Amino acid sequence: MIDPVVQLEAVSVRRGAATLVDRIDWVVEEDERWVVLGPNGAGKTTLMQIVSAQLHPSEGEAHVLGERLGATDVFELRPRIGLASASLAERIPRSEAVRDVVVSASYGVVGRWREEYFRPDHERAESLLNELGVARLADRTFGTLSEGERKRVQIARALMTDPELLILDEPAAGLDLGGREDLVSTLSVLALDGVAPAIVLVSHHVEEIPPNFTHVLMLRGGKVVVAGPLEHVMTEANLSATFGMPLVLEQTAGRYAARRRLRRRST
Ligand SMILES: Nc1ncnc2c1ncn2[C@@H]1O[C@H](COP(=O)(O)OP(=O)(O)OP(=O)(O)O)[C@@H](O)[C@H]1O
Repeated sequence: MIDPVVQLEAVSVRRGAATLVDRIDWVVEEDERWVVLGPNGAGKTTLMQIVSAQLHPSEGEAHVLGERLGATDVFELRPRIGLASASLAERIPRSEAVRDVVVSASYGVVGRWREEYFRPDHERAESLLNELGVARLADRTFGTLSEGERKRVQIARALMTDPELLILDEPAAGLDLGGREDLVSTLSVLALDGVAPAIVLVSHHVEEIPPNFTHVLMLRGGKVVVAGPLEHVMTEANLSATFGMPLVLEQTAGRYAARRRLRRRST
């Protein structure tokens, strides 16, 4: 039997008196594409730090790609995980050429550290930039790109090592409507790709859920509100409980939209 990609059992993260992540159970299988939804401060980024092997749980057991955190060499595990997040993006030097931002992932570094990379690495970087629709930017510096272009380059970088798990922490943050829609359709195509890794996408907005994603984990106050297949658990009641207000949820052509439920005025 194949190990799940992620298997968390009663995982908690505590900092002093604060509980950031509270007894989370979660299983992600190889062919699944998950969205992690929740309001600000719900614990989404903390949870992603665990599943990207950047952070050990304070309590509970976390297995990622069959390895138990705390009992494995994270430096061997991390290259098997593709991560795109705001904190990683901040560490990319603005003067770095786009092709090097992508290619340096295969060496597990941010920022160029060799004069020469190998040709197959460059070929892979170019083909990923092409797949993400930004091949024309390969010779530009990262600092000159728009926010949407940077997001695409980061996803190409996250895919560079051919990871077994791809984690995208708020990839649509800061994008305009066109940029968001472009990204949603790119991720929707990636979700259907039979050789793509398991994907976990963090978001605050149901509008950002790409068609063809399969599962959702809803978080609030560090706890799981609900987790399961989108078609079963993506309900008004679950979403309202997650965001702490009555919401109306609509679904059209594989896309979701949500807004506050207005109270009827009594006459
Ligand atoms: N070192 C710390 N000590 C105490 N609380 C912390 C610490 N680090 C983070 N927190 C708190 O933990 C909670 C979860 O943070 P986290 O960044 O995981 O949430 P998030 O769901 O990603 O939020 P956002 O959507 O705003 O990015 C927040 O309330 C945050 O203030």
